[in-house]
Amino acid sequence: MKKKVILYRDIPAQERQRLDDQFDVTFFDGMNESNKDAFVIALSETEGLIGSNSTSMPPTLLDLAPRLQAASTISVGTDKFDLTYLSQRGIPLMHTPGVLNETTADTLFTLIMCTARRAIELSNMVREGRWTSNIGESLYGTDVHGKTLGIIGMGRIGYAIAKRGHFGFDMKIQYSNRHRKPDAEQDLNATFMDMEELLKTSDFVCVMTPLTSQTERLIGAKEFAMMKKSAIFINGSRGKVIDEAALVEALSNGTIRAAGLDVFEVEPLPASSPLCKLDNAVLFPHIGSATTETRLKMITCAVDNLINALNGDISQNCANKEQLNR
Ligand SMILES: NC(=O)C1=CN([C@@H]2O[C@H](COP(=O)(O)OP(=O)(O)OC[C@H]3O[C@@H](n4cnc5c(N)ncnc54)[C@H](O)[C@@H]3O)[C@@H](O)[C@H]2O)C=CC1
Ligand SMILES: O=C(O)C(=O)CO
Repeated sequence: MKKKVILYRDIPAQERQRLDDQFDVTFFDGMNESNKDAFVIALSETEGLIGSNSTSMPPTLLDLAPRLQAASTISVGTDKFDLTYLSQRGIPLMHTPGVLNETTADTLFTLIMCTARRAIELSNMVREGRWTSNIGESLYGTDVHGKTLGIIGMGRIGYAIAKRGHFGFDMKIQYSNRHRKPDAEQDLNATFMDMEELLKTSDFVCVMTPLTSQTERLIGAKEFAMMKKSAIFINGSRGKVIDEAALVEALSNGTIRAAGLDVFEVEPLPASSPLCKLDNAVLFPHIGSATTETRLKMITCAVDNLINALNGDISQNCANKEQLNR
C-alpha cells in the first residue's frame, strides 16, 4: 500500500505526478481557518509532509500526526519546524540547501543596489510625475563599488553574496560567523571578525544567518547604534533575527542611512507597518529565491528528498541528521 503524504503547497504537474506515483497524496493549498479541520484529520493518518516555509508546523500540530515518518520543506530555512522536537520523535526534516544560493545572492545584491542608489524612491518620483528638474544633491545615492561589505552569517548564501561584492564590485569583505571560513578568506580575501567590530566598520551590513534560538533578535537597538551613520543594513535571513521596531527607530532618526529587507517579523508585512512609510527602507515580499528556474529546482529537490526519506535514505539534505544519529 502507498504511504500517505500531505502536500500543502501547489507544485507543477510533473512534480505532483512524481509524488502521486509513489504516494497517496492529499493536497491542501496552505493551511488556514477554512481547511484546518480537514488538515488535522489528514494529519492523523499521514506518514509524510511536503510544503513551503510559509506554513508553520509547530509541535502542537505535529502531535496530531502520530504516524509521521518524514517532512520535506521547499526551503533551505527550517525555522517553521522545531528540529529538537522532530529529532526526539526520530523524524527527519529534509530541506533544499545549495540550489538557491546564487538566486538569493542576486536578490540580496539587488537590495544593496536599490538602497544605495535610492532606486525605488527615485523610480516612484518619475512615475508620479515629480521629476521636474535635475534631481539635486539631496537625492544622490552612495557608491557600492569599493566599499566594505560585512556579512553576518557566512554560509552558502553569505559566500555567494560576498563573491559578488569581491569580484563584481571590488568591495572589501569582512564577516562574522560561528566558525572561520577558509574558502572565503582565500578566494575573496575576506576578514573574520567579531560582530561588534563588523558592525562598527562596515558600509553595508548584510545578515544571512538562519533563525535559531541563538540568532533571534541578534540585531537590535544596541547593534544599530554601533553602525556607521552612513551604513546600509540588509536582511535576507528571517525577520525575527532583527528587532524590527528598533530598525524603524534607527531609520527614522538617522542612526543608519537605509535598509533593504526581504524578510519581516510578520509576513506578509501589513501595509500599516511603519516601515512602509519610510523612503529609506526598500521592502521586498520575501523573494530571495523566487525565480521560475530556482523555485522549480527547489520543488524538484524537495520531492526527491521526501521520496528518499520515506524510503529510508536521509544521506542528502537532512537538516537534523546529526541530531537523529545521536
Ligand atoms: N530571503 C530568502 O528568500 C531566503 C532566506 N534564507 C535564509 O538564509 C538562511 C541561511 O541559508 P544558508 O546560507 O543556506 O545557510 P548556511 O547554514 O549555509 O549558513 C548560515 C551561516 O550562518 C552562521 N551563523 C549561525 N549563527 C550565527 C551567529 N549567531 N552569528 C554569525 N553567524 C551565524 C552559520 O555558521 C552559517 O555559516 C536560511 O536559514 C534562511 O533563513 C535562505 C534562502 C532564501
Ligand atoms: O529557502 C528559504 O529558506 C526561503 O526563505 C525561501 O526561499
